[in-house]
Amino acid sequence: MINIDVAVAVIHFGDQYLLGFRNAKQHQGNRYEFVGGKIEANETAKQALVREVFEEIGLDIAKQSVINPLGVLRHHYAEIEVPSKSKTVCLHVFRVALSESQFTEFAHHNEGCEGQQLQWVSCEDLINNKYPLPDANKTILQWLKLPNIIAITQEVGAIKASQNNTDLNEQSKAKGYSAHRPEQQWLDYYQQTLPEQACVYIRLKQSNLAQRKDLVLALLAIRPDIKLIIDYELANFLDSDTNAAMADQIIAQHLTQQAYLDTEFKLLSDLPVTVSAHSEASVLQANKLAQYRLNHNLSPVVGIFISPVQATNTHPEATPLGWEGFASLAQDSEIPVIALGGMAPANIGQVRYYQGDKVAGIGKFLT
Ligand SMILES: Nc1nc2c([nH]c(=O)n2[C@@H]2O[C@H](COP(=O)(O)OP(=O)(O)OP(=O)(O)O)[C@@H](O)[C@H]2O)c(=O)[nH]1
Repeated sequence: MINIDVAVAVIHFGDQYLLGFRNAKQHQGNRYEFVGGKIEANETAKQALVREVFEEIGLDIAKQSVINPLGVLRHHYAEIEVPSKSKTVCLHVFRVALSESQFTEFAHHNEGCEGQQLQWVSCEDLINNKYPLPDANKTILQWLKLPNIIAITQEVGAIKASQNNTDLNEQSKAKGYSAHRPEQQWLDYYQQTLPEQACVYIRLKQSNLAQRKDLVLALLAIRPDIKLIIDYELANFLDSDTNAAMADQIIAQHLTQQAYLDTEFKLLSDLPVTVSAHSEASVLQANKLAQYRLNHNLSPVVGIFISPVQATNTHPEATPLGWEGFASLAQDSEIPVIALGGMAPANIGQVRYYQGDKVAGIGKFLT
């Protein structure tokens, strides 16, 4: 059996992603691919990445580009006819964001150094599977599907009446909520303050399942543009009970650190998974969960919230990791890392510099 480590470069400039085309004779041939190749002995994954990109397309990403890890995934390619050719690849996947000048210089290239076809494609087409890729890449596409900016809700009781515009939404009123109920205030507040097309993690630890269900369905009804991450218990509860349009808006189920240390990975809903972690032990446990789900063909773990990066008003008791502490946990993660704690959307550049990939937060993520 063959085992190989491969460095994979998800090269992009904004919404445009670069794909190569594997020739028919190659493993997983006649499919598109991200630029990359085998990691040689005595080389780190990142060194191999820089070398492979230069060899394959002549671009020096050590200069100007921002490189951050997305994740690591192991995939077994079984060759039924010639079992000795079966191989397990371990893909070390990096996001490579080109600078504007690199993109301007490179955008017109449609052929790589080895004569392979190159093509820029939109993120939407890529994640919607318009370009056939090697089988292992389906998880990378799921990683990319999770938005880069994620808002997190506050508890119902934390939304004060004074924060609200008292103009009640007619649809919410029809649901029977009165203007004075905290649930209605919560709904009004998020109806008005969530940015358009926002991705929102509904964190409601103090509401019971029935209350969470009512709030999520009411929010989806008044904000059909948003996408939600909900807790895994609610995901199971809603699975059989949600109409298709609303189900499309729910993109992931979340497991807290405590839940995945305890539950031995039992998840009923087949939604992709996000997790939270605050320590090295939980990052390593999350990696195990991610690999377990890959091995068993279960929906993948697509993001890990690592917190608190900095001090926050919402969790004054927690000791912040600081950027270096965050980077050290992020380096251990085999799942795209979401920075949380004292963050604003504008911190995304800094997050990527410190090995994370996405950014999440509460107050500064609202309009
Ligand atoms: N470059 C690249 N390889 C990938 C991707 N996804 C994926 O599963 N792989 C696998 O990772 C391995 C990459 O090896 P490679 O490109 O260096 O080598 P190869 O098998 O194509 O040919 P070679 O042995 O002649 O170099 C292949 O088995 C390929 O199927 C991807 O997006 N990009």
